[in-house]
Amino acid sequence: MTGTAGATATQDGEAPKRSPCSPSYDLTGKNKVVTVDGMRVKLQIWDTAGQERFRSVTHAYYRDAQALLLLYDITNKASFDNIRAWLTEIHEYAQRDVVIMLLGNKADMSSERVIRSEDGETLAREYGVPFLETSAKTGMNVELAFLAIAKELKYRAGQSADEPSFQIRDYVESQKKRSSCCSFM
Ligand SMILES: Nc1nc2c(ncn2[C@@H]2O[C@H](COP(=O)(O)OP(=O)(O)OP(=O)(O)O)[C@@H](O)[C@H]2O)c(=O)[nH]1
Repeated sequence: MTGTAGATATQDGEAPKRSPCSPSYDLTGKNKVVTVDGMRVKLQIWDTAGQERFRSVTHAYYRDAQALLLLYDITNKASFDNIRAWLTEIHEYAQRDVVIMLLGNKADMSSERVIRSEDGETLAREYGVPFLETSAKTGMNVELAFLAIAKELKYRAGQSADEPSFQIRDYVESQKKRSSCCSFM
């Protein structure tokens, strides 16, 4: 999956928001339940699934997303170069306070890597968003990405003066596995 994936969160048990997507397009929706500090948060996840060229369709569904995962492929420079265009689009069409996360996927394919981890980190820093390298094949950092999003959305929903602040970038930095880590290679 490269491009964008969006998520909206509800506390488990609530009806998820209806997707604004036209049913005539093949946008696959999946639910994922993440337990955050004992509370089950249901994420309704939508992948653009190759429909990026239908700009009006992608606008229609990330407009209402509470979180957007921007994915590139570390073995594909064009996918990395596209990220700036996605960020421009998001600034124009997404919710002002949308949670954005940058993911460099296929971290397991180190021999074919063309985008250095530092390049992803630099881009993420420039836009002030958290960054992780992931592998959908090995699962590296995948759960962490969803957990961090769920934690941020839960924190925002229940924000109160006496609650310690949650910083998604700090959380991700403290929890992430590096692609060079022996346990995943
Ligand atoms: N080795 C490896 N292969 C992956 C990884 N993620 C996806 N793939 C493979 O890459 C190919 C493309 O994956 P997709 O999820 O269809 O990629 P996409 O860019 O979203 O393509 P569309 O859905 O058509 O937009 C598939 O063969 C996946 O199995 C990964 O982390 N590691």
